[in-house]
Amino acid sequence: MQLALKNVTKTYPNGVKALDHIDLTIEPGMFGLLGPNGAGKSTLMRTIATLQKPDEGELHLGDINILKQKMELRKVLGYLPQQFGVYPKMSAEKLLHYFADLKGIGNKMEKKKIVDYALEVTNLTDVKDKHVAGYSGGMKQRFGIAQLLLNNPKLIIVDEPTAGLDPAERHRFLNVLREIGTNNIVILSTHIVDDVKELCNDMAILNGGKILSKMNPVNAVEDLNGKIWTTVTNREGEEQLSKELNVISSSFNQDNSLNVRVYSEEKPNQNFQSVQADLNDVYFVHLKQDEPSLQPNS
Ligand SMILES: Nc1ncnc2c1ncn2[C@@H]1O[C@H](COP(=O)(O)OP(=O)(O)OP(=O)(O)O)[C@@H](O)[C@H]1O
Repeated sequence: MQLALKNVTKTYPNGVKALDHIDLTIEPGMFGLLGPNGAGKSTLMRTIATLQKPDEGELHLGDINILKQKMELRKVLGYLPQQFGVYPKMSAEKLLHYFADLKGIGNKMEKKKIVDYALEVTNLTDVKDKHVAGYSGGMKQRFGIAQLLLNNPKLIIVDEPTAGLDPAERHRFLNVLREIGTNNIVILSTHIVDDVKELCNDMAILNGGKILSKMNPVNAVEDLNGKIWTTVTNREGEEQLSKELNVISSSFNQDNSLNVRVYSEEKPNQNFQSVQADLNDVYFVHLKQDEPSLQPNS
């Protein structure tokens, strides 16, 4: 099964073009949709999840025409939105049984089986008797996944799920996604490059409503190797370098000096050293190339 988007476009009434002729094909496995704030990620996720309509375009999941067969899509969809509800003071296990009832999941045995499975995959079995309202942020996010697994979904969409999680919780959450990402299409929308690096075998970068690039993260990093250079300088030095070279990122050292990373086919000058490229470089190079000032004829 494949998710195929063709020419998907959306302009909000205030004139913001949130999706600009998106063409995208997504195969089973973990897919990372990476983009800065305001890139259009949530708009795209909500559109795929049938929660809003595009102005133009077509979306298909296998032979389901998403715009024309909303209910068919919803039967096979698991969607974890950016923000979701307040939970009652009910244990995770009871709440999952309650959701399973709402979803019309068959007999008692079947219900218990699927609830136990959802708790186990999301690593919540040990805390299944605790109130979800009292869960930490990371546990609530994992509960969100447990809840969507009750449907046995084929397409799973998680919108910025790790924002606000501490490193240990983030790690646990990503492991849960890894577990469920093997047989299904899982789309992880995020602005955190490392989430994609750790998990996804395919990804796209979205900016200003446009897909800048679709790529395999490992290959994309390999393509940049030999083209990323670094030097240490100060603020003024960095400003000067930005005028002359393609500075893609900089970070402060403890002594307040700056590590600057530059994208260049050749060594810019003697002060630079070649460094191993990483996915952050790939991301910043694409965003940088999308800046209006770097476009030809502008
Ligand atoms: N209902 C709306 N009405 C008007 N403009 C909107 C609406 N929803 C989103 N936008 C605008 O559309 C653009 C894309 O927003 P969207 O939330 O899809 O981006 P995002 O990549 O998910 O960003 P974030 O990471 O900040 O959530 C932004 O400029 C946003 O301000």
